[in-house]
Amino acid sequence: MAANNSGDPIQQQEEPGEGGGGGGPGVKHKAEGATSSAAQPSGTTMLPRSSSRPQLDLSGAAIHGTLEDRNPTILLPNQSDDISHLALDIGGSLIKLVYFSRHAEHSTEDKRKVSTKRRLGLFNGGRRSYPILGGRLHFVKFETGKLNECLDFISSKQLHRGGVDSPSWRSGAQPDDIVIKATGGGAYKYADLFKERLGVSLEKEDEMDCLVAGANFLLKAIRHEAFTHMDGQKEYVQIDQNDLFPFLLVNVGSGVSIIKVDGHGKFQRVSGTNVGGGTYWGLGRLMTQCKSFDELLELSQRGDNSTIDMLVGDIYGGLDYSKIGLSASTIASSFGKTISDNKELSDYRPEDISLSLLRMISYNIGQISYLNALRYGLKRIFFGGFFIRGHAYTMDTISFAVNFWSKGEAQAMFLRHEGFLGALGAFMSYEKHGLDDLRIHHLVERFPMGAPYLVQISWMEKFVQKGTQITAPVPMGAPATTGMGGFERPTSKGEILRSDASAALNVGVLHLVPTLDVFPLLEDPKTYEPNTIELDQDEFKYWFKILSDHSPDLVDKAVASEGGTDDAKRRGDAFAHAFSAHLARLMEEPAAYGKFGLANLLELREECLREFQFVDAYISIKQRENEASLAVLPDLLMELDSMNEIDDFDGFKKRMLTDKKDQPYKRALLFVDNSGADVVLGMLPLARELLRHGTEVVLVANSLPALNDVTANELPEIVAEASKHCGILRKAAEAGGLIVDAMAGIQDDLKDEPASVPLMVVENGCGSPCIDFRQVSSELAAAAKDADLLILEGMGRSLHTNLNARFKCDTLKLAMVKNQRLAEKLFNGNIYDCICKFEPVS
Ligand SMILES: Nc1ncnc2c1ncn2[C@@H]1O[C@H](COP(=O)(O)OP(=O)(O)O)[C@@H](O)[C@H]1O
Ligand SMILES: CC(C)(COP(=O)(O)O)[C@@H](O)C(=O)NCCC(=O)O
Ligand SMILES: [Mn+2]
Repeated sequence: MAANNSGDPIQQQEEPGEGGGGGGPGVKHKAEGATSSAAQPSGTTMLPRSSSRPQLDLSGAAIHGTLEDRNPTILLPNQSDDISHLALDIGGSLIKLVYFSRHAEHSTEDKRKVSTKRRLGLFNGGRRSYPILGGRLHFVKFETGKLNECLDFISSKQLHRGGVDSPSWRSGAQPDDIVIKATGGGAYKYADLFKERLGVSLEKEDEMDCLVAGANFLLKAIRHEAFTHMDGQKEYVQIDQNDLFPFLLVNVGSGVSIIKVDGHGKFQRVSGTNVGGGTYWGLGRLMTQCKSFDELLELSQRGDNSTIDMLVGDIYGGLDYSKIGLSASTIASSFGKTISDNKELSDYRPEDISLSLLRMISYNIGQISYLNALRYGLKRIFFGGFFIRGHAYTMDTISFAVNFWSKGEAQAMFLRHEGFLGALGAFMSYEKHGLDDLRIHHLVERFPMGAPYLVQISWMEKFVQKGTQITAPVPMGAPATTGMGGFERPTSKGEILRSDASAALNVGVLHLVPTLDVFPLLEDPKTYEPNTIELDQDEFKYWFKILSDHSPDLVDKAVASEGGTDDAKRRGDAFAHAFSAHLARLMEEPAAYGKFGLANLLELREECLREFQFVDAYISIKQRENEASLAVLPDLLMELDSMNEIDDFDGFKKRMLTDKKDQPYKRALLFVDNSGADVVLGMLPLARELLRHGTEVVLVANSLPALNDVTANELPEIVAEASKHCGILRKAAEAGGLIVDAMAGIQDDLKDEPASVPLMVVENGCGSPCIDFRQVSSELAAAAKDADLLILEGMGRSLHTNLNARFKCDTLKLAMVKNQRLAEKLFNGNIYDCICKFEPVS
């Protein structure tokens, strides 16, 4: 009875089958009567609290657990789910905003969940048990010169009052006492303006403190935050937390701060330079008449600096100065050539000026950074600040300088949230939001598009426009520059500078999902990699085509799932734009969003659907297939019962039926896949066999819909229906608390049968066709503790991801390979071959 995938809507060769990546569901908390009062009732434990607003409602707060616990759970029973925090970094050039929003959904704890949680020892009486709030961290920036736009944005989203849904907003509270954390010089300079325009006070946080806190947080909590960039190649670096300090942090904003970081809150600003981002942008603007920073940067990409810079060869008559290791093409003196020419500024190409400037400043920063690293014996230098702007050539130039001067001893690294260090640090300084308790597995990064426009009525129209802009990026050739020997030319080729609108795509929204856990049965979480095949450019091209080709069909389904209304059609269009913009972005640079595998790509598609409010595109297809399959289930069960044994899975069969026939598995986790025949005629009969052998069965299903995958919410009803045809399933489902209400009214003709082992359902924490075992629901993590058999079924969970994953217990991986290329690549096989991998632990 191998995995039956016939219910999958994606059956042809040129289709993705299942895929996706670990992802988190919305955090589900009960919305409890929120009050805006923050009074501490006597007798409750006092918590440190910020005087700043928006605040968490701490009334009734209590430490949950023993006082000896290092990180005791904090219950905030009266906290509304909608709270937001906002923090600002108002720099010389840009204002950076970081704000937090709660997930909108308020889920109820259904009977299935309550009974499963009780069984798994997770039940807590319906009270929130997480020390941190689930929600999202958003990153936005504005030009400091356009402060008004920033104030309008804050005001339109009511961020200073804790979001439009916050209690203070609803109760019409005056914002007089609202305090927002802010860092950067503008926290001082613009304090009055904020008071005047928004009625809020800015609570100043030290800029260096914030930069360090932000960098430390990112390096601790985000999986692919840091990367190297050499010769056009970006490589993500996984930082070992035990081997992070000391490092040099170089923040290249308007000016440059150079900080030696020794630990959390332990640092010293060792140097700085006034030649920084403001210098490049300021001088560049004066000399080229550019209207924006991006325009200036884009010019540099077509520049040739040898018309402006004086090279060693210019001085030495075309010769190298080899005695001191300088080749003829090394820049001897930036802008030096302009002294001897009898030319005016207008005689030089703006492109060449921009490139000369960029190289001059980047090399200078690289060199000063290196000298400071040398001074303190530091090997790692992290560069932040918006001067970097994710620009390959800038990073290559800085890396080259560090590498050249240190003779390879020191390494330049860059941060994906480069310009947001200070703002994040200011955000961290709210005393109790629990952010510092976050671990890597609590954070899921998503790349929504259109989110900034959600507040606007016409956001969709704007989005469609923007989407088109983003998909038509400005191509860039490699600059023909000079500088062999001393400074060899950095080689970022084919680089594209995206408009600022799409630059926002480089940093996603961070979803904080405190219910996520590492799957406890992973053999080695440190080396675990969910993706089976790396998505290099070639592989990406293939999947790009498949996903693009499938997109119209998916849009049709999604629109139909929402009744085909005009609104659904508009959202369908917007989804198609957004998704193709993401694909186009990834096509240029597969590593644009961090290390990205097929699982992430497929999950991105699901996320994109959700972004445009398509809750479950396959809902009616799933229902139809479930019904059709349930109708033939009795015949199948009869046929199976007339057979001697389940058909052969070789090793598995041997384990089940021969070697340890008398020692059944204690608990099996069955990771189910598609609705319809797959789950009804495949996995349920398999579950039934296991139950018959005395094995507890936990069906593990998606938390959120993805393609036609069955969800944990849908399963109890399917199981209840199937149970009508089968006593084993019924007894087990009753024992597992799965059918209480659903079965009411059906006469009990099985009273005399022996008590059954339970059949349960848990959600996996994902909304994707794949699974990343580093981030699963706490419910699944709890169920895993007593499990001694895992069954991963379907392409997404056992092929695209986890084919090579090793677990601490016996594992069976089942899938039909519904893709010719994959079948050839992985097994030298053919489309529709089935795989059955049994991996017993020795
Ligand atoms: N859209 C932009 N507008 C202005 N400057 C930008 C932009 N994008 C990148 N930059 C560069 O980033 C620098 C500002 O970096 P940032 O880290 O925000 O510093 P600051 O805190 O001083 O504003 C600018 O001086 C400029 O070199
Ligand atoms: C004064 C600053 C800390 C302000 O930060 P910024 O707005 O540039 O991010 C920074 O510009 C700086 O460190 N300038 C360099 C001054 C020096 O050490 O020479
Ligand atoms: Mn700054």
